Amino acid sequence: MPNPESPSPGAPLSPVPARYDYIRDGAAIYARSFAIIREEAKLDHLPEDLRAVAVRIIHAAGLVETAEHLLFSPDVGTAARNALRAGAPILCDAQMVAHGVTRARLPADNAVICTLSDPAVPALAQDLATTRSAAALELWRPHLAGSVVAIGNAPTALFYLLEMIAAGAPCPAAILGFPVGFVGAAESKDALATNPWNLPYLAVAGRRGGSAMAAAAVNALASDRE
Ligand SMILES: C/C1=C2N=C(/C=C3N=C(/C(C)=C4\N[C@@](C)([C@@H]5N=C1[C@](C)(CCC(=O)O)[C@H]5CC(=O)O)[C@@](C)(CC(=O)O)[C@@H]4CCC(=O)O)[C@@](C)(CC(=O)O)[C@@H]\3CCC(=O)O)C(C)(C)[C@@H]/2CCC(=O)O
Repeated sequence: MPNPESPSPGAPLSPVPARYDYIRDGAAIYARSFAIIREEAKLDHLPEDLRAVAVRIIHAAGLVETAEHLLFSPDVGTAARNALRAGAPILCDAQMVAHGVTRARLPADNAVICTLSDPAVPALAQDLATTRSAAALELWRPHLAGSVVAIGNAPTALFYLLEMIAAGAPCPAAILGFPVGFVGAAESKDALATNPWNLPYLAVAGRRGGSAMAAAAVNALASDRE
């Protein structure tokens, strides 16, 4: 029996305002967001040159507590900024990371490279008995020396990068490690943070991560303007 007080199907439950009250100016939204993050996030334990990077990573995920879970080598800010200014390519594990990099922020019109969709990758993955994300790194070899690596999705890509370096591949200038999820993400970032080659790194510990965080880290390191 229909409730006589219920609105008829399709009728709005409450009147819809003609105009909602929200900020419409993009720059004002960013400024307000960053002000809220600086008010709420604990940043004091971070080196001065990573605080703006942390703010942008937090902004990408909406998680202020991320600041407390950042893993980093003290030299990563300088290493990544210097490499980017010198024109280093940015090597991304996923197209989502590559697409998130704001080209206008890049100091040297840096190449942004993601090899995941290369037609050679599925066969490589089969030969190497691994994921496409990991196998795609085989195509990074000519670009690896002095690059900035941004991993935002695949734990297997971060593990494979460390295995390539252990086997003698050239070292990147800095590794931004933000693989996400429940299988291998925490472990791959622990491996990065304890790498025996003193590779400069920035990562977020545990299951947290994602392409947006990785792209945000690149964007922050590429340009100091908010
Ligand atoms: C196991 C995988 C995981 N993927 C996750 C999260 C997301 N992945 C998205 C998309 C669209 C893609 N993921 C692939 C990279 C794909 N994902 C995997 C793999 C099976 C293995 C990676 C690994 O474990 O290291 C991987 C395929 C592979 O063989 O490498 C993707 C290539 C799959 C595809 O579309 O073919 C694709 C990447 C596309 C790109 O280039 O950008 C999601 C958007 C899925 C969704 O929600 O629909 C999401 C994005 C997360 C992000 O921020 O990047 C996990 C959670 C990382 C998961 C691994 C761990 C787990 O706990 O399951």
